[in-house]
Formats: sequence, C-alpha cells, structure tokens
Amino acid sequence: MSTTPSKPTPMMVQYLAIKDGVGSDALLFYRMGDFYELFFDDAVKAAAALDIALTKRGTHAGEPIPMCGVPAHASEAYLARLIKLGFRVAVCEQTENPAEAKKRGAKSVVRREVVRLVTPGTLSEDTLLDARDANILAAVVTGLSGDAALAWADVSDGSFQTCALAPDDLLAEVMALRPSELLIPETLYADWADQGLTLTPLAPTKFDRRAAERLLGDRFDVASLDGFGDFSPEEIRAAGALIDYVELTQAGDRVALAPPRRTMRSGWLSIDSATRASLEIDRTLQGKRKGSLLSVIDRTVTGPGARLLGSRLSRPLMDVTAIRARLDAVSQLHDEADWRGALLSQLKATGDAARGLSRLQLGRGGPRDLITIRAAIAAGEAINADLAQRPNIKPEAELDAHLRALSLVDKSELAQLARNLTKALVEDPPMQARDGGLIATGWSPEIDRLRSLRDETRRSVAALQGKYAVATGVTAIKIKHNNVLGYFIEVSPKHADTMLGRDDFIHRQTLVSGVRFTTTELSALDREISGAADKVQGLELAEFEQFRETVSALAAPIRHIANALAALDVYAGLALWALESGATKPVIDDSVALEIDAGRHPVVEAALARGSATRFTPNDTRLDGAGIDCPRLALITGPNMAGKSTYLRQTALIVLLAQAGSFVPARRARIGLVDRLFSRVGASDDLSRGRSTFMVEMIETAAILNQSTDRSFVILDEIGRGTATFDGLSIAWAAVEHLHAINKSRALFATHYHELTELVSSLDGAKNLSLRAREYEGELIFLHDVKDGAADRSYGIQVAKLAGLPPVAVARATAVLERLEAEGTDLGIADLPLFSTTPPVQKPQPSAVEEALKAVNPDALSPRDALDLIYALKDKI
Ligand SMILES: Nc1ncnc2c1ncn2[C@@H]1O[C@H](COP(=O)(O)OP(=O)(O)OP(=O)(O)O)[C@@H](O)[C@H]1O
Repeated sequence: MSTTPSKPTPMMVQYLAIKDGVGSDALLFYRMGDFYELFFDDAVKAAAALDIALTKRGTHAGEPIPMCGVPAHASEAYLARLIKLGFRVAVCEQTENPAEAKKRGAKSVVRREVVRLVTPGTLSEDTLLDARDANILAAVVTGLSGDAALAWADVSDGSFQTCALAPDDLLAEVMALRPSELLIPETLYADWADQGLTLTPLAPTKFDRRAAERLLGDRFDVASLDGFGDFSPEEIRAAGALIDYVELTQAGDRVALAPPRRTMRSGWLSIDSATRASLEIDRTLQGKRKGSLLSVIDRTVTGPGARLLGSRLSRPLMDVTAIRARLDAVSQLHDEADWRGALLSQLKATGDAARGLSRLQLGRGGPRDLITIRAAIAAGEAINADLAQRPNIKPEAELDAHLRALSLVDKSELAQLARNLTKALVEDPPMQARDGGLIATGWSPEIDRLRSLRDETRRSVAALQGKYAVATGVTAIKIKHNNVLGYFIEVSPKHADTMLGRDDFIHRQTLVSGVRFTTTELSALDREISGAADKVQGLELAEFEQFRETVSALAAPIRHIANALAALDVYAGLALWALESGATKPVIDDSVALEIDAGRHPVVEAALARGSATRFTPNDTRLDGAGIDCPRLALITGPNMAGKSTYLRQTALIVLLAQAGSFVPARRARIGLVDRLFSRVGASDDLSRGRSTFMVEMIETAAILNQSTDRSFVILDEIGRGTATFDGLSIAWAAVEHLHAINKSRALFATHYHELTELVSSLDGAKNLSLRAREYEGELIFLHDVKDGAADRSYGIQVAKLAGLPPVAVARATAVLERLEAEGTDLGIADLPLFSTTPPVQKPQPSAVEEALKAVNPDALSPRDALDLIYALKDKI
C-alpha cells in the first residue's frame, strides 16, 4: 500500500514560494522567531559549511525535510563565514507579528519577505568587513565598437567610480581593484572564469544602455548624467548594471552611493596583473597583507585612511603636477613634527564616518553611527582650530584643500547637526536604536517627562514591597520583574497559604522556588511603567529617524569630510613612515631619467631589521631612457642569493612609491615619469589554468615586449630559465635586444646566462652590472652591493652547499663543473666518476687533541704533569 504524501503545511508553502523567488544560487535564511532556519539543500550545505547540527522537521513529498538554524542575534558571525566561503545568502524576515497574522485567520502564516541578498560585494556591516580593506563591487562591460568600461563601488562607504578602457586593459584594472565580487554579462563568463574572482554573471539585458541611463538619472535625480562627467556608453551600461544589482541585493531600497565619478585610465601608471602580483604591492604572493609593501609603509591611524592608502598604492599617478602636490603635502607633514603629531592624535579619535553614513542611508545604521559622524565633524573642526594656533604654518595646496573641506564656516547645517547630535545623544549609546536609552536627558521634554514618570512609578513599586510586608506579615516578600509577567510579588512556598488566603493578592504562578502574585494596584503601576517605556521607545526611535533623515540629506558634505580626513591620514601616515624609515622626497619630472642614490627595498630592509644582524646594503641605480647620460638597460649578473631580484624589485617599488605620491627609501631619487611598469620576476606554475611555468613566463614576456614603451620601466628576472639552456639563452638574448632597440624602455635584466654579458657590452645603450660575493676561507660571503661589470662566477655550488646539499652531492657537482669548464658542454658526463660510488675521500685534518698529543714527550712528564695534561686534553674535546 502506498502512502500519499501529506499536503505541505501553509508555512512550507510560503517557504517554497520565497525560495523559488530566490533561486538556487543563494541560501535562504528564513526567519522563525529567534532563529533563521534553513531547509532542504540549503540546510545540508550550510550545516556542512558552518559545522552545525543538521536536523529534520516534518516531511515534504513523503521525505523528511533536512533543517538547520542559526540564532538571529548571532547571525552576523554565521553570515560572515558563509560569505567568506563564497555563498550568497537571502535574508527573509517576518514583516508582521503573529498577532497581526491571526487577525487574518487562525491558520494564517506570519508574512515574510526577503529584505536583503547578502553577497560578498555588497556588505556594509562592520562585523562582516575588514576596517582597513575596501570592499569593492565591480562591473565590466565590453561594447560592439571595441570599447570597454569598468564601474566600481564600495557599498560600505558609498564611493562609486567608472572608467572607460580598451578591452585589453580590463583585466589589469580589475585586478588593481581586487573586487570582492565582479558583475559580468553572462556572455563574458568564459573569459573571466579563470581569474580567481567571485563572479556574478547577469543577463545581458541588465547592461542595457537606455535602462541604465533612466536608472542613473532617476537615482541621482538628474535629467542627464553629463553634469557628473562625460561618460562613455559602456561606462553608463556598467554603472547601470551595478546600481541595479546593488538595489536588488537591498531588496529594492534606494541605493546609498555617491554620484558616479569618472576616472581616466590615462591618469594612472599602468601595472599589469602579473606585475602587480609579483611586486607584492598590497598582498604577498601567498595572498597575505602582512609582508606586502602596503603593510610595511602603512602608518595610518584610521580604517578609511588605510583604505585610501591601499587604493593610492594600487594606482600610482601619471601626472607630474598631481604627484608633486601629493609629495609636497607629505613633505610638509614630514618637517612639521608637532603639527603631524597633533593631527594624527585628532584623527585617531575619528571612526569610519563613510561606512557609518552608508549604513544609516541603507537603514542598517544605529546610534553609534551617528556618534561616528559627529566625531568626524568635530575632528574636522578641531584640526582647523589646532592649525589656527600655528600661525607659521601655511598648508600646502593639497592639504589646504582638505582642511577647507573640514571647515564648518560655510556649512551651517553640518555645524547644527553636530551640535544637535552632541546634545541629543548619550555618550555611549546602544548598538540599535530600538534598544532604547540613546537620547540624553534635556533633549526632549516629552521623553524626560515620561522617563521621570516611569522612574517615579518604579519607586512607587519599590515602596509597595514594604507596605505588603507589613500587611501580610511576610517580611521576605519580594517584588520582582520579568519579561513575561512584568512586575509580580513573590514569596517562598512556606508563605503561600498565608497569601492564598487573602483576597487582595491574585495568584499568578506556582514554582518550586516560590509562589507569585499580583495586586490590582501593582498591575496598574506595571501598565503605567510599560506604557511609559513604550512611549519613550517610540519617541527615541522617532528622534533617531529624524537624525537619520538629516544625515542622509547631508550625505554629500559628510562624505567630503570623511574623504578629507582619510586623505590627511594618508599624508600624515606617509610622513611618519618616511621619517621612521629614512625615506626622502623624490624629484619627479617629464624626463626619461631614473636616478637613485642608495636605494633600498623597504620590505626586505624591514624584515632584516626585525630578524637579523645583517643590515640592508643600499644600491644606486642609473638609467636613462634616451641612453645619453647612462645606459637605458642594465644586465645584472651575480651569484645566486646575491640580491639580484631584490635590486630589481626595489627599483620598481621606488618608482611605484614615488608616483603614488610617497617618499622613497633612497638617499636621493629622480624619476622621469613612468607610464607602464612591468615585472617578470620568478616563475610560477599556473597549472589550474593549464599553463606550465615556461608558458606563463613566455606569455608575460610577450606582454612586455608587445606593450612596453620608451617611457616604461621593465624588470625581467631570469627569463628563459624554464626551458633547454640554448632555447632559454636565445629567448633571453632576443628579449634584451628587443627591449633595447625596439621598445627603448628603461630596463633591468637579471640573468644567469653569462653569455649575455658579451651581447650587452656590444650594445650602445646597455651595460653590465653585477652583485658581488666573496669567498673567504671556503665560505661564501654576499656583499649585496652592485658594481659595474659582469660577474666572474656564479658560485651556484657554494650556494647549494650553504643550503645543505649532502657533501657527496656537492663534491659531485664540483667535479662535473670542473670538467664542463675545462672541456665545454658536449662532454660525456658519464665519463665522470659517479657519486653513487665512494665519495671522494677528503684528507682528514688532525684534531686539536691530536695536535696537542703530537707535541708531548711522555718520558719527560712527571705524574703531576701527566694529570694536568689529561685535564687539558679533556678541555679540548
Ligand atoms: N641589498 C641587500 N642588503 C642586504 N641583504 C640583501 C640585499 N639584497 C638581498 N639581500 C638578502 O639576500 C637574499 C637573496 O636575495 P635575492 O633573492 O635578491 O637574490 P638573487 O640574486 O635574486 O638570488 P637568485 O639568483 O638565487 O634568485 C634576500 O632574501 C635578502 O635577505
């Protein structure tokens, strides 16, 4: 006999309908009382990912329904874990209470709605975000005409930008942003699938230009976007898709982003994604922040400052005037120690106003976000007031612009908001407005009146306890409160009879520990108190809401203040780092020079300073793109471990730092503007994409030879290493010639192919450099200094010995090398004695004890001398 599957319950019908709308690519957090529950496949996936219990609840189509749940109050931590693991989560809330549902019929299910889709790129909660890292949502689009565009936003702080690009540059720019989530038209999915990014493919209609124009015009309240910039059709399409998606994830709430700002691709130093990764600018090759250039130079004291610094390092500038303006700002704060100190301590007192503002605008903010905004406005005032006390300081233009943004002189509404917030809010308000207790005494007469009424009534309740003790003779009578009963009277069970015998005490509850009563008088007071509390809560919420609206209306000037504080933090932080690390102000000009005196690698230097007695050896770099004063290409040879890669990278990092507007770790530097920075350092397999080490290396080298210009700077480390010697040498040879004669880029080329040193000495604009090492008493000592001329030997075997290669293997390698050097490369290695046979016998050296014994004449020793000798010999062991 077959059992007919029972009909789904009304709740399950509702669940299935909502889940159907959400689709299978997001988990549904379905609110049930104090929990978010997950069912079916969602439950199975979430239970495994979160390591929580998977249970069952009822049946569907004859099968038990898998279920798991997370408590609502702790849901953010679970959400954070799921998002990190790459899930998307639709949050479905109850939008009415059970009493309201009942009014529609006894069996009615509480109404529920998806209020938000939580995705990696659209987070705004502090607990889900890293304070010092941006959280970028980006959208890319390519047009039929061969143009492409990128739009990106940080929902957490409201920034929103677009950029028109050539399709070939898209990948590099996306990688520069390191987006948490990338929106792409479905049709481009295959092109982006391998980049290790979190992709959200959208239907091509989402990128429709007309719809995008309408949407943007509507959201930013303008008839045409021209007022914000001269956007290309692709930029509009990308921006429209992005806004549409953000609104979808906020379940239709209006987006809280600043109007889009157009950025010019030509304004940045171009760094392709391989170069970006290999220079470890904001992440190491292992994906960690620690150990990156950013982590070493970051002295900012606020999250927004750290984020801005990260974005400036990711996109150094190409405009001499703008770079100099930044450098002047750093320079002034470098020299004005007092001012810098005061500024940094005022900045420390500010929080993350931009994120607070976005949360408030998204309806997810709380009273503490208002406090953060007030603190930012107040810090701006304090910074200007402090400067007024320093008449000798005339701020550099770049600093002046930010200081003016902070001034409230022409912003009376902001000043009023800050004053009101100071008066209205208590010092340490709760997280959520609905928790109550945020409005300070003295702000609202009605709130004050209700609160004192509530307090008086509480006192009356407390007075009742004494009165009832006298009336009943039960001295241990207590008046207590809980959320279910409100105020109640409690006596121990032994007094229960006394109380039950009286008419004025109404029995409420009997527990093992006590019996509970109320009186008409107590109930009335209880109603009064909770009535007053409800009213206070309502009024507090209304006050909060009013502030929220004022803040939203003033979003633009608040954002200006937040941006100005972040910029000042970046300048003061860079100045402090420059001071601590002995960095100097570089000269930037339109020449093609690259002159660095005593340059250092900031990360290697910092690592040495921490963990070893060795100091970093500074080195000079001299290149001239025109090849007049000095060569434009230098070939660097030297033993393994001598510091070739370090030298190459430090030069690239100095260029990058300078163009980002930072001082550089060198005694002096002059940098003729670089348009593109290329680095091919170290080979790495990319097996996940089916590319061998050599293939990756050749793709990257091809990109350099195809794109590098006479204004670019290129570092190439050991190219050609991953293939047969002669093939590798030929490729390296051709690359040097191409860079030198065709690209005419400034370049540093490190190699172990000593044959190349001869080529270089025959080229006009090229020269040989080498890193020195010395052998001293059989030990190899690295001097780490760069000198003119090619290296004489490679010391590879000594390095292998240092690395702990077994002595027998070292001896064998030495023998092979000797034969190779003597007889050329085509000798039959088989002729050599194999190391699997007896290792070459080394003549044993006499030990100290043997030496001492040799000198002894036993016949001449007294017994006492003999004893002393034994002691002396023992000491030598
Ligand atoms: N200028 C320097 N001063 C002090 N120590 C240095 C310097 N340059 C490099 N080093 C140290 O030497 C180590 C090796 O440097 P690096 O990797 O640059 O050598 P390399 O010549 O490129 O080696 P290989 O040819 O094996 O790749 C570094 O990790 C660092 O600790």
